[in-house]
Amino acid sequence: MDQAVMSDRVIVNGTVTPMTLTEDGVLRWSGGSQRSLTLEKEVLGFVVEGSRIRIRAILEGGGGICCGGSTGSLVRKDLVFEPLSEDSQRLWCQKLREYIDSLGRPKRLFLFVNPFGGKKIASKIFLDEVKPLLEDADIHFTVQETDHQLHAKEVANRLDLSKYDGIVCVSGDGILVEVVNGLLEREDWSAAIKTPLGVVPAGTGNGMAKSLLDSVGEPCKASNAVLAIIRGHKCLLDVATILQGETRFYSILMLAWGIETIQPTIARFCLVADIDIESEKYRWMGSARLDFYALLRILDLRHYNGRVSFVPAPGYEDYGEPTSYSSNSVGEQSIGYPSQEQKIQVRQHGYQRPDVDLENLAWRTINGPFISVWLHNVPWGGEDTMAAPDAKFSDGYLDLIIMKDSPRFSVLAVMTKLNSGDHVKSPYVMYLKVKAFTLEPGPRSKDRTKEGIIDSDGEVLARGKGTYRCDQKTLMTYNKLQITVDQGLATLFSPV
Ligand SMILES: Nc1ncnc2c1ncn2[C@@H]1O[C@H](COP(=O)(O)OP(=O)(O)OP(=O)(O)O)[C@@H](O)[C@H]1O
Repeated sequence: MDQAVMSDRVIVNGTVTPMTLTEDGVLRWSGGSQRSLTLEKEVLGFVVEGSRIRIRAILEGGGGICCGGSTGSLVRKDLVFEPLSEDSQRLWCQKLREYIDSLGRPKRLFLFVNPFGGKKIASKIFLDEVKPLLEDADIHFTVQETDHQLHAKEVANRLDLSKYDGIVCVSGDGILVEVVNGLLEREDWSAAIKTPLGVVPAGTGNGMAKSLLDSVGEPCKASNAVLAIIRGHKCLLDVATILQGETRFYSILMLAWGIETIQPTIARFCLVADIDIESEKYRWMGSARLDFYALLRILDLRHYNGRVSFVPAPGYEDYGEPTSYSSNSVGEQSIGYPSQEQKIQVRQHGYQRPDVDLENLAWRTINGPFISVWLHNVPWGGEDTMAAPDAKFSDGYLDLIIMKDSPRFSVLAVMTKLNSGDHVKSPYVMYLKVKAFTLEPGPRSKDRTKEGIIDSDGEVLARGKGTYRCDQKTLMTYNKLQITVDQGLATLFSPV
């Protein structure tokens, strides 16, 4: 057993018992049977109550000493013990504090809460599940409710980051993406983007929270996410720069073009507006409407002309045909040059894009028609959609999932496997990793007057002709886009 840092007799539940804190951070005592708490994993914090010390812990599963409310698969528990003298109490407090402080946990957090995300319960989640745990962990926090679109981006862009050890989004993925974009548009972006970012699932699309928690086999629940943030472990996250002309969007989750609607979860990421509106006439069916419409859409599958080019990761060089990088593709004079309106957004400051010599890379290309083209940075696109089972947070690559022409039943079969990630095993699905990527979206192959929609991180990035709300302004146009990846540019609070 590790050496004792502190050992003394204390009173637990009215019984005098030996208690020991060992240098590996395990607190042991006996009270009938031997009990223990691992400070790093299970202890949120502690408080002095008169002659007693109350240790606030959170454990997996049930049972225990004296329970607070259950938080999903995690259960709040307190251990209350009474040292036999004031000196002993002071020493216990000192040793516990020293150990907890050595863990590098955040002490001050800035929180965004989006009251309008998802089922509009983020404020309740904050009050019921986030606030109590942060208070137990003695973390000081400042809360900002978002009151309009891009509010989180604006705040992240000017926040005094020296006051915080991290930024936490109690929201869906949308607010987290806004924060990343806000940080990268700062003058001090290279320091700002190192700020650890946390996400507590409270939106419709909780792909990042699901990806983080699922990677360690934990459920995508608010309490698990908060605990990961409190523990303060971090991991790096690749950031993709989507570039068209001089317009940029920094993506941390995914880009989707093509198939719109097969599952409501997919619909959310691709063309939610489209399916909602186009399925309106089936409203009498209730919630089955979206699935029914999705089925109809499989029977009348849309194919899009176009072309994708990419720099494959090592081991994926067999996909596509060799091509060279065309430099006029996404810059001045390009087919993707932004409108006058978009030029206003051109920035001279902030992060630009990854420093890669694209022309000297080995590009390959695949021509359409396509049913769908997805690019994913993390495995889960939403809580039910494991779009890219092999995606890694910071491998420096994006996972490319392409579906070209395939029998309708195969498309249906592929889509029903999205929950497990088994769709990538279908012979009709190409699944590879890429370092850089260009998309040249075209019209539908059967109706050239109609184009598609390009979506990134849950927001519509570009709407083509003939799509729902095609007159609405989007950040980019339905033209060529270039995507490059910066390995491990951002930092996330992670469960391990
Ligand atoms: N007060 C507000 N009113 C309207 N929109 C808002 C408000 N605050 C934030 N938003 C916008 O809500 C969007 C979605 O936010 P969030 O990340 O919480 O959820 P999501 O899962 O991505 O999407 P969904 O809205 O489908 O739940 C963001 O793009 C953000 O700009």
